[in-house]
Amino acid sequence: MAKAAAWHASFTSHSSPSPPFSRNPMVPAVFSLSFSPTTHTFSSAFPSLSIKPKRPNNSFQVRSVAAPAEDVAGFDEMVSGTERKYYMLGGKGGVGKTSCAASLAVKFANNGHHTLVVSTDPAHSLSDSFAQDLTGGMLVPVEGPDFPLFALEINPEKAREEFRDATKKSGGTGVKEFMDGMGLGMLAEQLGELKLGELLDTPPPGLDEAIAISKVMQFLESPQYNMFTRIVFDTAPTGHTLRLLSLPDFLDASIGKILKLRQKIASATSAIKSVFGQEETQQNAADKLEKLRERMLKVRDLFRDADSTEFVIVTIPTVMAVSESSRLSASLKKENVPVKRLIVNQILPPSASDCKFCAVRRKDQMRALDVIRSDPELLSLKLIQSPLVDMEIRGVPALKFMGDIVWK
Ligand SMILES: Nc1ncnc2c1ncn2[C@@H]1O[C@H](COP(=O)(O)OP(=O)(O)OP(=O)(O)O)[C@@H](O)[C@H]1O
Repeated sequence: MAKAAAWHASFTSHSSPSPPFSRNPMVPAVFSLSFSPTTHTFSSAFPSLSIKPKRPNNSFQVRSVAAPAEDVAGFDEMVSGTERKYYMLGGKGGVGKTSCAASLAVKFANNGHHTLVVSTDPAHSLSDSFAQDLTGGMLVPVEGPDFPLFALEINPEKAREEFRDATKKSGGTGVKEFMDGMGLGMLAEQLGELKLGELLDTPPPGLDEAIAISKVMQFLESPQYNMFTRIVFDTAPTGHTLRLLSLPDFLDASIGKILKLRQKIASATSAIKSVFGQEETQQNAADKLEKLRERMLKVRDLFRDADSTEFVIVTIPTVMAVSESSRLSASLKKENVPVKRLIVNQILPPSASDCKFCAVRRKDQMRALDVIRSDPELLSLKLIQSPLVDMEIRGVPALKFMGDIVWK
Protein backbone atom coordinates (compact mmCIF):
# COMPACT_ATOMS: atom_id res chain seq x y z
CA MET A 1 0.00 0.00 0.00
CA ALA A 2 1.44 3.39 -0.98
CA LYS A 3 1.94 5.87 1.80
CA ALA A 4 0.44 9.32 1.64
CA ALA A 5 2.23 12.04 -0.25
CA ALA A 6 1.69 15.29 1.58
CA TRP A 7 2.62 18.58 0.05
CA HIS A 8 2.37 22.23 0.87
CA ALA A 9 1.95 24.48 -2.06
CA SER A 10 2.00 28.16 -2.73
CA PHE A 11 0.98 29.84 -5.91
CA THR A 12 0.74 33.39 -7.16
CA SER A 13 -0.24 34.65 -10.56
CA HIS A 14 0.02 38.30 -11.49
CA SER A 15 0.32 37.98 -15.22
CA SER A 16 -2.68 35.86 -16.14
CA PRO A 17 -6.14 37.35 -15.82
CA SER A 18 -7.67 33.99 -14.97
CA PRO A 19 -6.37 31.21 -12.74
CA PRO A 20 -3.87 29.17 -14.76
CA PHE A 21 -5.29 26.00 -13.22
CA SER A 22 -8.81 25.13 -14.07
CA ARG A 23 -10.68 22.31 -12.38
CA ASN A 24 -10.86 19.21 -14.54
CA PRO A 25 -14.59 18.47 -14.90
CA MET A 26 -13.88 14.79 -15.58
CA VAL A 27 -12.47 14.04 -12.16
CA PRO A 28 -13.98 14.25 -8.71
CA ALA A 29 -12.56 16.84 -6.35
CA VAL A 30 -9.67 15.49 -4.36
CA PHE A 31 -8.68 18.66 -2.62
CA SER A 32 -10.12 22.05 -3.17
CA LEU A 33 -8.46 25.37 -3.82
CA SER A 34 -10.21 28.68 -3.50
CA PHE A 35 -9.17 31.68 -5.53
CA SER A 36 -8.92 35.18 -4.20
CA PRO A 37 -9.39 37.71 -7.03
CA THR A 38 -7.77 40.55 -5.09
CA THR A 39 -4.39 38.93 -4.45
CA HIS A 40 -4.51 36.35 -7.27
CA THR A 41 -3.50 33.82 -4.65
CA PHE A 42 -4.86 30.33 -4.37
CA SER A 43 -5.63 29.19 -0.87
CA SER A 44 -6.59 25.69 0.05
CA ALA A 45 -9.56 24.56 2.01
CA PHE A 46 -7.23 22.02 3.56
CA PRO A 47 -5.37 23.16 6.68
CA SER A 48 -2.37 21.03 5.69
CA LEU A 49 -1.90 23.11 2.55
CA SER A 50 -0.26 26.41 3.37
CA ILE A 51 -0.43 29.05 0.71
CA LYS A 52 1.93 31.97 0.58
CA PRO A 53 3.28 34.11 -2.24
CA LYS A 54 6.95 33.60 -2.92
CA ARG A 55 7.90 35.46 -6.07
CA PRO A 56 6.26 38.48 -7.64
CA ASN A 57 5.49 36.64 -10.87
CA ASN A 58 3.98 33.23 -11.49
CA SER A 59 5.35 30.89 -8.92
CA PHE A 60 4.20 27.60 -7.55
CA GLN A 61 6.30 26.24 -4.75
CA VAL A 62 6.22 22.83 -3.14
CA ARG A 63 7.63 23.20 0.36
CA SER A 64 7.64 19.65 1.57
CA VAL A 65 6.80 16.32 0.06
CA ALA A 66 6.83 13.15 2.13
CA ALA A 67 6.99 10.22 -0.20
CA PRO A 68 7.43 6.46 0.06
CA ALA A 69 10.81 5.09 -1.03
CA GLU A 70 9.46 3.58 -4.22
CA ASP A 71 8.20 7.01 -5.25
CA VAL A 72 11.71 8.36 -5.60
CA ALA A 73 12.53 8.73 -9.26
CA GLY A 74 16.26 8.95 -8.76
CA PHE A 75 16.41 12.49 -10.11
CA ASP A 76 19.89 12.98 -8.62
CA GLU A 77 21.19 10.38 -11.03
CA MET A 78 19.23 11.89 -13.94
CA VAL A 79 20.53 15.38 -13.32
CA SER A 80 24.17 14.55 -12.60
CA GLY A 81 26.85 14.95 -15.24
CA THR A 82 27.29 17.47 -18.00
CA GLU A 83 27.34 15.02 -20.88
CA ARG A 84 24.25 15.07 -23.10
CA LYS A 85 21.40 12.76 -22.10
CA TYR A 86 18.14 11.96 -23.85
CA TYR A 87 14.89 11.08 -22.08
CA MET A 88 11.98 9.78 -24.10
CA LEU A 89 8.60 9.73 -22.41
CA GLY A 90 5.92 7.56 -23.88
CA GLY A 91 2.79 5.62 -23.14
CA LYS A 92 -0.92 5.36 -23.87
CA GLY A 93 -2.80 8.44 -25.08
CA GLY A 94 -3.90 10.93 -22.43
CA VAL A 95 -2.03 9.42 -19.46
CA GLY A 96 0.07 12.55 -18.91
CA LYS A 97 3.13 12.07 -21.14
CA THR A 98 3.34 15.74 -22.09
CA SER A 99 2.87 16.92 -18.50
CA CYS A 100 5.58 14.54 -17.27
CA ALA A 101 7.96 15.44 -20.13
CA ALA A 102 7.43 19.18 -19.75
CA SER A 103 7.79 19.01 -15.96
CA LEU A 104 11.04 17.05 -16.32
CA ALA A 105 12.37 19.63 -18.78
CA VAL A 106 11.52 22.48 -16.39
CA LYS A 107 13.23 20.63 -13.54
CA PHE A 108 16.38 20.00 -15.60
CA ALA A 109 16.49 23.68 -16.58
CA ASN A 110 15.96 24.80 -12.99
CA ASN A 111 18.87 22.55 -12.02
CA GLY A 112 21.27 24.26 -14.39
CA HIS A 113 21.01 22.21 -17.57
CA HIS A 114 20.56 23.78 -20.98
CA THR A 115 17.47 21.80 -21.86
CA LEU A 116 15.53 21.13 -25.03
CA VAL A 117 12.06 19.60 -24.91
CA VAL A 118 10.83 18.18 -28.19
CA SER A 119 7.42 17.04 -29.27
CA THR A 120 7.40 14.37 -31.93
CA ASP A 121 3.72 13.61 -31.40
CA PRO A 122 1.90 14.75 -34.56
CA ALA A 123 -0.83 16.06 -32.23
CA HIS A 124 1.42 18.50 -30.33
CA SER A 125 0.46 19.63 -26.87
CA LEU A 126 3.69 21.26 -25.65
CA SER A 127 2.34 24.75 -26.39
CA ASP A 128 -0.82 23.90 -24.43
CA SER A 129 1.18 22.41 -21.58
CA PHE A 130 3.52 25.41 -21.24
CA ALA A 131 0.69 27.83 -22.07
CA GLN A 132 3.07 29.50 -24.53
CA ASP A 133 3.23 29.52 -28.32
CA LEU A 134 6.00 27.09 -29.17
CA THR A 135 4.88 26.24 -32.70
CA GLY A 136 6.85 26.81 -35.90
CA GLY A 137 9.19 23.83 -36.10
CA MET A 138 12.12 25.85 -34.71
CA LEU A 139 13.69 26.09 -31.27
CA VAL A 140 11.63 28.50 -29.19
CA PRO A 141 12.74 29.79 -25.76
CA VAL A 142 10.36 28.89 -22.95
CA GLU A 143 9.76 31.75 -20.52
CA GLY A 144 9.88 31.03 -16.81
CA PRO A 145 12.58 28.54 -15.82
CA ASP A 146 15.78 29.71 -14.10
CA PHE A 147 18.06 28.34 -16.83
CA PRO A 148 17.61 28.24 -20.62
CA LEU A 149 14.86 25.89 -21.70
CA PHE A 150 13.92 25.62 -25.36
CA ALA A 151 11.04 23.80 -26.96
CA LEU A 152 10.70 22.33 -30.42
CA GLU A 153 7.48 21.15 -31.96
CA ILE A 154 8.43 19.33 -35.10
CA ASN A 155 5.91 19.74 -37.87
CA PRO A 156 5.72 16.11 -39.03
CA GLU A 157 4.11 16.86 -42.37
CA LYS A 158 6.70 19.48 -43.26
CA ALA A 159 9.52 17.14 -42.25
CA ARG A 160 8.00 14.38 -44.38
CA GLU A 161 7.70 16.73 -47.37
CA GLU A 162 11.41 17.57 -47.11
CA PHE A 163 12.21 13.88 -46.94
CA ARG A 164 9.93 13.17 -49.89
CA ASP A 165 11.61 15.89 -51.99
CA ALA A 166 15.03 14.41 -51.34
CA THR A 167 14.00 10.86 -52.15
CA LYS A 168 11.87 11.85 -55.13
CA LYS A 169 14.75 13.58 -56.83
CA SER A 170 17.21 10.87 -56.03
CA GLY A 171 15.44 7.59 -56.50
CA GLY A 172 11.72 7.70 -55.91
CA THR A 173 9.00 8.55 -58.37
CA GLY A 174 11.07 11.29 -60.01
CA VAL A 175 13.81 8.92 -61.08
CA LYS A 176 11.29 6.23 -62.00
CA GLU A 177 9.58 8.62 -64.42
CA PHE A 178 12.92 9.75 -65.72
CA MET A 179 14.04 6.15 -66.27
CA ASP A 180 10.76 5.30 -67.97
CA GLY A 181 11.33 8.20 -70.28
CA MET A 182 14.80 6.87 -71.08
CA GLY A 183 13.37 3.47 -72.00
CA LEU A 184 15.01 1.79 -69.01
CA GLY A 185 11.81 0.14 -67.89
CA MET A 186 13.39 -2.77 -66.05
CA LEU A 187 15.38 -0.58 -63.73
CA ALA A 188 12.35 1.60 -63.29
CA GLU A 189 10.42 -1.46 -62.12
CA GLN A 190 13.11 -2.27 -59.60
CA LEU A 191 12.80 1.24 -58.26
CA GLY A 192 9.06 0.80 -58.15
CA GLU A 193 9.54 -2.27 -55.96
CA LEU A 194 10.95 -0.07 -53.25
CA LYS A 195 7.48 1.44 -52.96
CA LEU A 196 8.96 4.57 -51.49
CA GLY A 197 6.53 6.88 -53.26
CA GLU A 198 3.67 4.81 -51.91
CA LEU A 199 5.19 4.80 -48.46
CA LEU A 200 5.30 8.57 -48.40
CA ASP A 201 1.79 8.93 -49.82
CA THR A 202 0.30 6.75 -47.10
CA PRO A 203 2.89 6.90 -44.34
CA PRO A 204 2.70 4.15 -41.74
CA PRO A 205 2.21 5.41 -38.17
CA GLY A 206 5.59 6.21 -36.73
CA LEU A 207 7.20 7.36 -39.96
CA ASP A 208 6.54 10.99 -39.15
CA GLU A 209 8.15 10.44 -35.76
CA ALA A 210 11.22 8.81 -37.25
CA ILE A 211 11.68 11.71 -39.63
CA ALA A 212 10.93 14.19 -36.84
CA ILE A 213 13.57 12.65 -34.59
CA SER A 214 16.10 12.65 -37.43
CA LYS A 215 15.26 16.32 -37.86
CA VAL A 216 16.06 16.91 -34.18
CA MET A 217 19.41 15.21 -34.72
CA GLN A 218 19.99 17.64 -37.58
CA PHE A 219 19.45 20.56 -35.18
CA LEU A 220 21.66 19.03 -32.51
CA GLU A 221 24.50 18.41 -34.96
CA SER A 222 24.89 22.13 -35.57
CA PRO A 223 27.51 23.81 -33.35
CA GLN A 224 25.17 26.58 -32.16
CA TYR A 225 23.06 23.98 -30.35
CA ASN A 226 25.78 21.89 -28.74
CA MET A 227 25.18 23.55 -25.36
CA PHE A 228 22.12 21.36 -24.75
CA THR A 229 22.90 18.75 -22.11
CA ARG A 230 19.38 17.37 -21.57
CA ILE A 231 16.96 16.54 -24.36
CA VAL A 232 13.47 15.45 -23.37
CA PHE A 233 11.16 13.88 -25.97
CA ASP A 234 7.41 13.90 -25.62
CA THR A 235 6.62 11.00 -27.94
CA ALA A 236 3.41 9.91 -29.66
CA PRO A 237 1.09 7.32 -28.06
CA THR A 238 2.31 3.73 -27.63
CA GLY A 239 1.39 2.17 -30.99
CA HIS A 240 3.23 4.80 -32.98
CA THR A 241 6.25 4.62 -30.71
CA LEU A 242 6.50 0.84 -31.05
CA ARG A 243 6.40 0.97 -34.82
CA LEU A 244 8.82 3.86 -34.77
CA LEU A 245 11.43 1.74 -33.06
CA SER A 246 11.78 -0.59 -36.04
CA LEU A 247 11.47 2.18 -38.62
CA PRO A 248 15.02 3.50 -38.66
CA ASP A 249 16.24 0.07 -39.74
CA PHE A 250 13.55 -0.16 -42.38
CA LEU A 251 14.21 3.31 -43.71
CA ASP A 252 17.93 2.77 -43.67
CA ALA A 253 17.43 -0.34 -45.80
CA SER A 254 15.17 1.52 -48.25
CA ILE A 255 17.47 4.49 -48.59
CA GLY A 256 20.47 2.17 -48.86
CA LYS A 257 18.77 0.28 -51.70
CA ILE A 258 17.98 3.48 -53.54
CA LEU A 259 21.53 4.72 -53.25
CA LYS A 260 22.96 1.40 -54.46
CA LEU A 261 20.57 1.25 -57.36
CA ARG A 262 21.36 4.81 -58.21
CA GLN A 263 25.05 3.97 -58.38
CA LYS A 264 24.28 1.06 -60.72
CA ILE A 265 22.27 3.14 -63.11
CA ALA A 266 24.51 6.19 -62.86
CA SER A 267 26.99 4.98 -65.48
CA ALA A 268 24.25 3.89 -67.90
CA THR A 269 22.49 7.22 -67.74
CA SER A 270 25.22 9.74 -67.05
CA ALA A 271 25.68 10.58 -70.71
CA ILE A 272 21.98 11.14 -71.23
CA LYS A 273 21.60 13.05 -67.99
CA SER A 274 24.46 15.37 -68.80
CA VAL A 275 22.68 16.18 -72.06
CA PHE A 276 19.65 17.17 -70.00
CA GLY A 277 21.86 18.95 -67.44
CA GLN A 278 20.48 16.94 -64.51
CA GLU A 279 23.71 15.39 -63.25
CA GLU A 280 24.37 18.00 -60.57
CA THR A 281 20.84 18.05 -59.19
CA GLN A 282 20.85 14.28 -58.92
CA GLN A 283 24.18 14.30 -57.12
CA ASN A 284 22.96 16.90 -54.63
CA ALA A 285 19.84 14.90 -53.98
CA ALA A 286 21.89 11.73 -53.50
CA ASP A 287 24.08 13.55 -50.97
CA LYS A 288 21.00 14.74 -49.12
CA LEU A 289 19.65 11.21 -49.09
CA GLU A 290 22.94 9.84 -47.82
CA LYS A 291 22.84 12.39 -44.98
CA LEU A 292 19.32 11.30 -44.09
CA ARG A 293 20.50 7.70 -44.04
CA GLU A 294 23.36 8.56 -41.68
CA ARG A 295 20.94 10.38 -39.41
CA MET A 296 18.60 7.39 -39.36
CA LEU A 297 21.50 5.22 -38.26
CA LYS A 298 22.29 7.69 -35.50
CA VAL A 299 18.66 7.66 -34.36
CA ARG A 300 18.73 3.86 -34.25
CA ASP A 301 21.92 3.84 -32.19
CA LEU A 302 20.61 6.59 -29.92
CA PHE A 303 17.51 4.57 -29.03
CA ARG A 304 19.70 1.75 -27.80
CA ASP A 305 22.53 3.56 -26.03
CA ALA A 306 21.97 2.99 -22.30
CA ASP A 307 24.66 5.53 -21.36
CA SER A 308 22.88 8.43 -22.97
CA THR A 309 19.25 7.44 -23.49
CA GLU A 310 16.37 6.26 -21.39
CA PHE A 311 12.77 5.57 -22.27
CA VAL A 312 10.41 6.43 -19.39
CA ILE A 313 7.01 4.73 -19.55
CA VAL A 314 4.06 6.80 -18.35
CA THR A 315 0.85 5.07 -17.35
CA ILE A 316 -2.24 5.46 -15.16
CA PRO A 317 -3.44 3.06 -12.44
CA THR A 318 -5.98 1.06 -14.44
CA VAL A 319 -5.54 -2.58 -15.38
CA MET A 320 -6.01 -1.77 -19.08
CA ALA A 321 -3.32 0.91 -19.08
CA VAL A 322 -1.00 -1.32 -17.06
CA SER A 323 -1.43 -4.17 -19.58
CA GLU A 324 -0.51 -1.82 -22.40
CA SER A 325 2.52 -0.56 -20.46
CA SER A 326 3.61 -4.15 -19.91
CA ARG A 327 3.48 -4.80 -23.65
CA LEU A 328 5.34 -1.55 -24.33
CA SER A 329 8.03 -2.50 -21.83
CA ALA A 330 8.40 -5.96 -23.41
CA SER A 331 8.71 -4.46 -26.90
CA LEU A 332 11.22 -1.87 -25.75
CA LYS A 333 13.33 -4.56 -24.12
CA LYS A 334 13.10 -6.71 -27.25
CA GLU A 335 14.40 -3.77 -29.27
CA ASN A 336 17.15 -3.23 -26.67
CA VAL A 337 15.85 0.20 -25.78
CA PRO A 338 16.89 1.07 -22.19
CA VAL A 339 13.90 1.37 -19.80
CA LYS A 340 14.34 1.96 -16.07
CA ARG A 341 11.43 4.00 -14.80
CA LEU A 342 7.65 3.73 -14.82
CA ILE A 343 5.50 6.70 -13.83
CA VAL A 344 2.02 5.87 -12.57
CA ASN A 345 0.21 9.15 -12.96
CA GLN A 346 -3.11 10.43 -11.67
CA ILE A 347 -3.21 8.39 -8.45
CA LEU A 348 -5.96 9.49 -6.09
CA PRO A 349 -4.52 10.49 -2.70
CA PRO A 350 -5.64 8.67 0.48
CA SER A 351 -7.79 11.68 1.44
CA ALA A 352 -10.07 10.55 -1.40
CA SER A 353 -11.64 8.15 1.11
CA ASP A 354 -13.77 11.12 2.27
CA CYS A 355 -15.78 10.65 -0.89
CA LYS A 356 -17.37 7.23 -1.48
CA PHE A 357 -16.89 7.30 -5.23
CA CYS A 358 -13.25 8.33 -4.82
CA ALA A 359 -12.64 5.67 -2.18
CA VAL A 360 -13.88 2.92 -4.49
CA ARG A 361 -11.85 4.35 -7.33
CA ARG A 362 -8.73 4.54 -5.19
CA LYS A 363 -9.18 0.92 -4.11
CA ASP A 364 -9.35 -0.01 -7.78
CA GLN A 365 -6.19 2.01 -8.44
CA MET A 366 -4.38 0.21 -5.61
CA ARG A 367 -5.30 -3.10 -7.27
CA ALA A 368 -3.78 -1.82 -10.53
CA LEU A 369 -0.61 -0.89 -8.60
CA ASP A 370 -0.48 -4.45 -7.25
CA VAL A 371 -0.76 -5.73 -10.83
CA ILE A 372 2.28 -3.62 -11.69
CA ARG A 373 4.22 -5.02 -8.75
CA SER A 374 3.60 -8.58 -9.90
CA ASP A 375 3.94 -8.02 -13.65
CA PRO A 376 7.16 -9.68 -14.85
CA GLU A 377 7.74 -6.93 -17.42
CA LEU A 378 7.19 -4.06 -14.99
CA LEU A 379 8.23 -5.19 -11.52
CA SER A 380 11.90 -4.46 -12.10
CA LEU A 381 11.23 -0.85 -13.11
CA LYS A 382 11.54 2.02 -10.66
CA LEU A 383 7.95 2.86 -9.78
CA ILE A 384 7.20 6.59 -9.58
CA GLN A 385 3.80 7.50 -8.21
CA SER A 386 2.29 10.80 -9.26
CA PRO A 387 -0.93 12.04 -7.64
CA LEU A 388 -3.98 13.24 -9.49
CA VAL A 389 -4.21 16.92 -8.68
CA ASP A 390 -7.35 18.94 -8.71
CA MET A 391 -6.19 21.26 -11.43
CA GLU A 392 -4.95 21.20 -14.95
CA ILE A 393 -1.17 21.09 -15.25
CA ARG A 394 -0.65 24.17 -17.41
CA GLY A 395 2.12 26.77 -17.44
CA VAL A 396 5.65 26.75 -15.99
CA PRO A 397 4.62 27.22 -12.31
CA ALA A 398 2.25 24.26 -12.51
CA LEU A 399 4.87 22.17 -14.32
CA LYS A 400 7.39 23.05 -11.62
CA PHE A 401 4.84 21.99 -9.01
CA MET A 402 4.31 18.66 -10.78
CA GLY A 403 8.05 18.21 -11.40
CA ASP A 404 8.80 18.63 -7.72
CA ILE A 405 6.34 15.86 -6.88
CA VAL A 406 7.30 13.43 -9.65
CA TRP A 407 11.02 13.97 -10.18
CA LYS A 408 12.65 13.44 -6.79
N1 LIG B 1 -1.36 14.21 -12.28
C1 LIG B 1 -2.29 14.92 -12.89
N2 LIG B 1 -3.28 15.52 -12.22
C2 LIG B 1 -4.22 16.24 -12.83
N3 LIG B 1 -4.27 16.43 -14.15
C3 LIG B 1 -3.32 15.85 -14.89
C4 LIG B 1 -2.27 15.08 -14.32
N4 LIG B 1 -1.46 14.64 -15.33
C5 LIG B 1 -1.99 15.12 -16.46
N5 LIG B 1 -3.10 15.84 -16.23
C6 LIG B 1 -3.97 16.51 -17.19
O1 LIG B 1 -4.45 15.52 -18.10
C7 LIG B 1 -4.53 16.04 -19.41
C8 LIG B 1 -3.73 15.17 -20.37
O2 LIG B 1 -2.35 15.29 -20.01
P1 LIG B 1 -1.19 15.24 -21.07
O3 LIG B 1 -1.48 16.14 -22.22
O4 LIG B 1 0.07 15.45 -20.33
O5 LIG B 1 -1.34 13.73 -21.54
P2 LIG B 1 -0.67 13.01 -22.82
O6 LIG B 1 -0.45 11.59 -22.41
O7 LIG B 1 0.50 13.76 -23.28
O8 LIG B 1 -1.85 13.13 -23.85
P3 LIG B 1 -1.78 12.80 -25.46
O9 LIG B 1 -1.58 11.35 -25.58
O10 LIG B 1 -3.14 13.26 -25.91
O11 LIG B 1 -0.64 13.62 -25.98
C9 LIG B 1 -4.04 17.48 -19.33
O12 LIG B 1 -5.15 18.32 -19.21
C10 LIG B 1 -3.22 17.52 -18.04
O13 LIG B 1 -3.20 18.78 -17.45
